[in-house]
Amino acid sequence: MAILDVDLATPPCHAHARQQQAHADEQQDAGEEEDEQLLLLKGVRHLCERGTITKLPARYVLPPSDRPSPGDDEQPPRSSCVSFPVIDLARLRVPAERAAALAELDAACRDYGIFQVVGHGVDGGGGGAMLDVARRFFDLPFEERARYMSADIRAPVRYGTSFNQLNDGVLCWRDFLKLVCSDDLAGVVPSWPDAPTDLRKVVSAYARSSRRLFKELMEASLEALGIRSGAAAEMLADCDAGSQMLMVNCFPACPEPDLTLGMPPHSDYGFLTVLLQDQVNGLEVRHADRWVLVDPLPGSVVVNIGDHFEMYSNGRYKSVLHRVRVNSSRPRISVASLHGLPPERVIGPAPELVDDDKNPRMYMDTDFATFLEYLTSAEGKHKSFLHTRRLITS
Ligand SMILES: O=C(O)CCC(=O)C(=O)O
Ligand SMILES: [Fe+2]
Repeated sequence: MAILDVDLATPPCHAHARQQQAHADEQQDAGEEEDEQLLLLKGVRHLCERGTITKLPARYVLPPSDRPSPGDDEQPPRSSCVSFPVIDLARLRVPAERAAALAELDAACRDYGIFQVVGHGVDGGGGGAMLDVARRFFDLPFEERARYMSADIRAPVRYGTSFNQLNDGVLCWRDFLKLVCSDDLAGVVPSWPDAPTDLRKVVSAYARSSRRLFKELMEASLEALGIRSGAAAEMLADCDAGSQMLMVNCFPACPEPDLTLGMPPHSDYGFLTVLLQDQVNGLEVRHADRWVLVDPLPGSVVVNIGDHFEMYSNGRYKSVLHRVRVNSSRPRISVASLHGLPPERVIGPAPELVDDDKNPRMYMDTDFATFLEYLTSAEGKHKSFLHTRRLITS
């Protein structure tokens, strides 16, 4: 049965040969069902571009227990905002203020797993331009975007939809362009979309400034964690050559936003994620056993702890569970830059942070290949990957 409100072609019925017709109808329904599923995999923007949708297609409807609590129609309710810690990079750079700023950073990573950064220079490195070019990319005709569609989660450039398209039972109201940025940016940029014409230039400038921010925050947090200088220097060299993935997300306006999510509850792979978003809020994090809307300060970028940092810090820093809700009137663009160590690097707790008495080792070692393998057979929601790595489950 067609469950979309947009038109799907339906061949005419004939009055005679009822039984044959019933059979044909069944086949047709099955065909329509298949067409519809194929259509949904072309993404939410494509779906919306085909005609006005007034009802959420069933594939996007979450079971009641997973739905966001009803928000006001335009934006999630402001009452659920918490002001997340603000880290001022300028203070980290002033020797007399560094110790106090490091203590604040350490507390933010432990208590929230997410913070806002000001004085970061990312805007100067092209945050506004990045959001603008992202919006223009999603505005391109579908055929242009579809050139980068791939079901292969390993593809370095990939246009896709939902969260983990391979395994999602319920689809998410989100399309994305994934761009893997290796340390040799010049080597990968030619494989990125060539439209809009300024995309490669703008995105590579943004990717570089986000990587600089990642390194500066890593340097500060390694100091805050008390990592020996030799080991810290090795980690920072790995950050220079580290993995970086840009997820350029588009969340179109949604006809029934309280029934679905733009992204399901998940934590990010890697050490730190630098998140840029436009004027439209939607990110919620799990804090003190409830979902809290992130309402960032103008000009700030949001940074969150990923699974690798939780493992490396032996649980001292928490990778934050987060999700994205959508709304009925305003499309939203966000750009998440996920940073980690080189893909071949094995991640495990830092020796300085493990002792047999008070801080027993909480996680086993892991690597990127194990993660990819995990994703092909699991949805990857919640903190499920991290839990497969836990040695102590209490
Ligand atoms: O859009 C957002 O605010 C968050 C995006 C996100 O969590 C991700 O891309 O992993
Ligand atoms: Fe995320």
